[in-house]
Amino acid sequence: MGIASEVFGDALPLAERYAEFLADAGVERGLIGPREVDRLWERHLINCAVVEEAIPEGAEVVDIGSGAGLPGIVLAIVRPDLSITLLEPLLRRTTFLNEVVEMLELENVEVRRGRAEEAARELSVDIATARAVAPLERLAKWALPLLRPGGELLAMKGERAATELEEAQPVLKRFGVRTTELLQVGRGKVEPPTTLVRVVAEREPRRQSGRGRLVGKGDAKRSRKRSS
Ligand SMILES: C[S@@+](CC[C@H](N)C(=O)[O-])C[C@H]1O[C@@H](n2cnc3c(N)ncnc32)[C@H](O)[C@@H]1O
Repeated sequence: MGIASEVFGDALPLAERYAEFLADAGVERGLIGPREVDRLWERHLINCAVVEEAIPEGAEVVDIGSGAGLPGIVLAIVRPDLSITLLEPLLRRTTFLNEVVEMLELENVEVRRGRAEEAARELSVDIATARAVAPLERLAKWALPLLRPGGELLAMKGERAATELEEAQPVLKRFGVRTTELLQVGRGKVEPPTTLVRVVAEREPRRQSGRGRLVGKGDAKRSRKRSS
């Protein structure tokens, strides 16, 4: 438990209660496999907590496809300065998430039931996180519209990170993305370190012609005017 107390610090008791709830209700309700219980800390809690290394102070974060709260709940525990929205379409899972938020009295978390591809009108955040939700190509399509200009998608990916980044190039190009990076967080805390694909949303969406053109707010107003 040495690394866990190093990673969670004063928040370790909260992380322990969350781990117990995952091992108990999480397994019972099929949100986490029974075989995961023995490796909850290393493979889930610590692996997710170290993502905080890549998140700036006070950021607004959406965790896409949060499931049982990974990495969103863990980030909320380890970084009370963050405001975190857990975005999850399945009622069974949002119910679980709401119970966790209440049990741990997390004041920096909002649970929202919905699909990422339908959330762009309601959400505009600094950071989008996701673990085990969709290939980067699809994830980028969902996440980029949820980000403020200059915001970042931090996708937790394993060995296929570089391949997924390569495969996502056409989509990233369509969104005018110029900055991407593979980074490792949690060195010396978790083995192997957690691999993140970082995708930065452009400050000014570049206008594109033809199919898939990005429409800025001004464009939407103009086209509404034209049709009235
Ligand atoms: C394999 S689980 C991973 C859950 C959690 N992130 C983790 O690592 O344990 C994938 C999650 O993505 C959610 N999901 C699927 N499609 C989604 C979408 N379009 N928008 C947001 N979440 C979605 C699912 O309901 C599910 O909870």
